Amino acid sequence: MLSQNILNSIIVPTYDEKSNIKTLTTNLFPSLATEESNLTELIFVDNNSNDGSIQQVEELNRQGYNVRIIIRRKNHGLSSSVLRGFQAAQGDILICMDANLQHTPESVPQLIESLRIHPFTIGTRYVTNVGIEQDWPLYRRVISKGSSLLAKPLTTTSDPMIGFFGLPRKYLIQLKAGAINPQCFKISLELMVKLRLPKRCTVGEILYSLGITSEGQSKLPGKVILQYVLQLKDLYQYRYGSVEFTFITSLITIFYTVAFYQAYCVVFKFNLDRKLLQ
Ligand SMILES: Nc1nc2c(ncn2[C@@H]2O[C@H](COP(=O)(O)OP(=O)(O)O[C@H]3O[C@H](CO)[C@@H](O)[C@H](O)[C@@H]3O)[C@@H](O)[C@H]2O)c(=O)[nH]1
Repeated sequence: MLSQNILNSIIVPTYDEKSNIKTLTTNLFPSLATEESNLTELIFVDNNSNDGSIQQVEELNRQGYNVRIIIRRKNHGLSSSVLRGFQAAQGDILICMDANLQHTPESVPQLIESLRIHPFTIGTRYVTNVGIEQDWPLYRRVISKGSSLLAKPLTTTSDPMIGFFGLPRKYLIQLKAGAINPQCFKISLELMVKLRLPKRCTVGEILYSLGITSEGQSKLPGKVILQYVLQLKDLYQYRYGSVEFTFITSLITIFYTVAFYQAYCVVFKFNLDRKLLQ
């Protein structure tokens, strides 16, 4: 069911997310006020999954949900899938979120609300010291913190790595063709740096409810570290001109500082626990 009057387009890149597609859809629409819900479309941009995702979306569509799925048979990248979804979207407000329910559908109304004030809004894991990664293993926390720190000179947001964000379409269409790299690692970071947002505006942040356990695994392969470093290099160059040496030195320094700090905390806690047990 395609409606002509669409205000919000929610883009969800997917890869083997059949069961999450159903939960996401059936939780998302009721969480919006009725009027808002009627003006919202949900677009899955799928990496040619073979798990029945297409049939699932068709079934939801038959049930009356404004959902559709775009299948990408050749170009499978995550960022390029998001851009493809933006291209197909009819709404003035564009939102991107994961299918795996880490970005809770119930937080979408808050994100839409924030976009009435801010030209760009992200969901964040870090407001008020609550971190979704608190239960992650040490190595994942070090990588997460380290990679966020590396993006700090590019954006003031607390969570530059997040895949839950929204923006009005008008800022996207102001960009020159090819300005956004469809192969970039983090599309939200790319947009925050390259969009021409009004001067002195702030990026909105909402704390999305911490993820309920998602079905499925992280699909990020190891090569993304290189992809991220290349994206940072491009963005630093875009923002500050040619600063390769400073950039690489800062990158190494920050990574080692964070790793050292985390290791120190673990050893310190271990010694403290031992003392307390004695
Ligand atoms: N179309 C498409 N979708 C993909 C692809 N790879 C993953 N996805 C979909 O993209 C979403 C994010 O999946 P992952 O990238 O595997 O999630 P993650 O590793 O857990 O990453 C999380 O943490 C990041 C913070 O570092 C977040 O930025 C990210 O949004 C996500 O929450 C999911 O809906 C997944 O199905 C792809 O190649 N193509």
